This record gives sequence, structure tokens and C-alpha cells, in this order.
Amino acid sequence: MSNQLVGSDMRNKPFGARLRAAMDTRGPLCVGIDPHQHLLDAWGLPDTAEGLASFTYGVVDALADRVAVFKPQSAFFERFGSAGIAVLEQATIRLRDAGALVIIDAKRGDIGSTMGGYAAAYLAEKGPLACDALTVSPYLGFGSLQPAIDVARESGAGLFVLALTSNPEGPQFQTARTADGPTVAGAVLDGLRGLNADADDLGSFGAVVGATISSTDENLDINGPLLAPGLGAQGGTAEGLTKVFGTAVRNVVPSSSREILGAGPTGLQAAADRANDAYRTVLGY
Ligand SMILES: O=c1ccn([C@@H]2O[C@H](COP(=O)(O)O)[C@@H](O)[C@H]2O)c(=O)[nH]1
Repeated sequence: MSNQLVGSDMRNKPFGARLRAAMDTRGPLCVGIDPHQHLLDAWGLPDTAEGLASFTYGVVDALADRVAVFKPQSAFFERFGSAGIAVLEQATIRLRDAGALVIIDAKRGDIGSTMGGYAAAYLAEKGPLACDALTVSPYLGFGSLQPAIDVARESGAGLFVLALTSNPEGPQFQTARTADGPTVAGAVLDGLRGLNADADDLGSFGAVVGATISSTDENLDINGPLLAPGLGAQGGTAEGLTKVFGTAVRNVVPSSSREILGAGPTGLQAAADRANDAYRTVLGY
């Protein structure tokens, strides 16, 4: 597989352009790296920072040059304190060096001045956990994300803002109406549409929309990527993506963690290739 698609020649392009190029070349699959305790057990690894490292680097070595996008789940690295964060840091560097894109799933969200701290850690070009994109939470107000938006624009990174999450509790807040009329999710999508208005093909500011939501009346045409977790273990299917995303389906980044990781170290490549083929067909790659 080629390492060139998002390699050094593309690092100066905005996240959206790099994402489109990576998905065009390697297929749309995003592999979630979620080292659950039960998966460490299943892989015959101890529930320690060393076990975490073997698991994570096993995924990196098997898939870094054949999958376009990876989404490490920060919670499972934080579980091991600084030693776990060091593994996340190393894995991110190795994946990016192999030409893959890394979305760190940390769902950060705070008052604007504090968002600047998160942006410096994850989104600034030389940040200690510099990645291609970060998941963020808009529940302190869409405007509270501005410092992260500013840093992302400057460094060419991207953001994925929670809109319609895959968990059954999500609608309690996300489908509630704001004082201005749209739902909370609708207001998030409107904000993203504005941020991506000038982007050529795919903007760098995406939404998280679960593959499990079955359908929505919200307008998902935001000229930006739509990160779709919830596939496999949570019940979402490749075929169901067309129903959820309609005309925006080509901008979907289908993300699957346990379904792929559960194949074990020797089954990873076949599981990823199988999933990628299924998503290629449905998303039109
Ligand atoms: O709405 C959301 C947002 C994020 N996630 C995260 O994605 C993975 C899903 O893991 P699976 O094993 O493929 O179910 C996990 O890290 C979640 O925190 C989500 O599921 N839904």
C-alpha cells in the first residue's frame, strides 16, 4: 500500500483535503483503537501499560499502511495514566508517519479560554499529542469551541463536533429545541456548515453522527466529514448508512472499533479489508 497519499507532500493541506485523498486511496474505513480490558484479555495480554502498548502497536503494525483513518479512544489510554498517554503519543506518531490520519477521540469541551489549552495539546502543529483531528463537545455552546477552531485553521487540523451521537441517551439533549428554533444538533450542524462554507470539496470541520440513529430530519449536508461510530458492536450496519445519511453519504467516515479489534492480532487485516470493502460499495468509493 502507498504511504504517499497523505504523506509529507500533503501535510500542508487542510484536514478535509487530506481526508478525502486518504479515503479515495485506501477506502473510507476508520479503525477505532479502543483497548478495552476484555480485548487485552482476548489477545492474551495483561491489563497493564505494557499490555496496552503491545495491543496498540500490534494494531499499528498490522494496519497503518492499509487503512486511511484511525480513531484512538483516549479513555482507554488515560486509564493507565502517563504511561498510557505515552502509548497514545507514540501510536499517533507512528500512524501518521505511515501515511494514515489520526482522529483522537477525547470529546474535549470547556469554556473558551480552557479550550485553548486543549487546542495547544492536540491541534497545534507541534503539540505533544498533535493529531489530524480531535472530537469535541459543543455543550458549553458552539462559540466556546472558537479557540480550537482557530488553532485547527492555522495548523491544518480538523474537528469533529458531537451532533447526533450513537448512544440511546443522546436525543435527550440533542433533539431538544434551542431558544432560536433549531434543535441542539441542528444548531451544531448549522455552525459547521458555516465553517466549511469556503471549502472546495470537503471542509475540515465535521460532525459526529452515529450510524445507529436509523434516520434524521436534520440537514447533514455540511460540506464536511461525518464521523459515524456505532457500526458493528452497537448495531449499525454498512447498508444502514444510506438511510441515515441520504445524499451526504459520500462524506461519511465509518468508524468501527470492537468489531475489527475482536478479530484478534492475526485476523485484523482480513477484518479491516472486509469492512473497508463493504463501506467502499455503500459509500461509492
Ligand atoms: O456518538 C458516538 C461518539 C463516539 N463514539 C466512540 O466510538 C467508539 C465506538 O466503539 P465500537 O467498539 O465500534 O462500538 C468508542 O470509542 C466510542 O466512545 C461512539 O460510539 N458514539
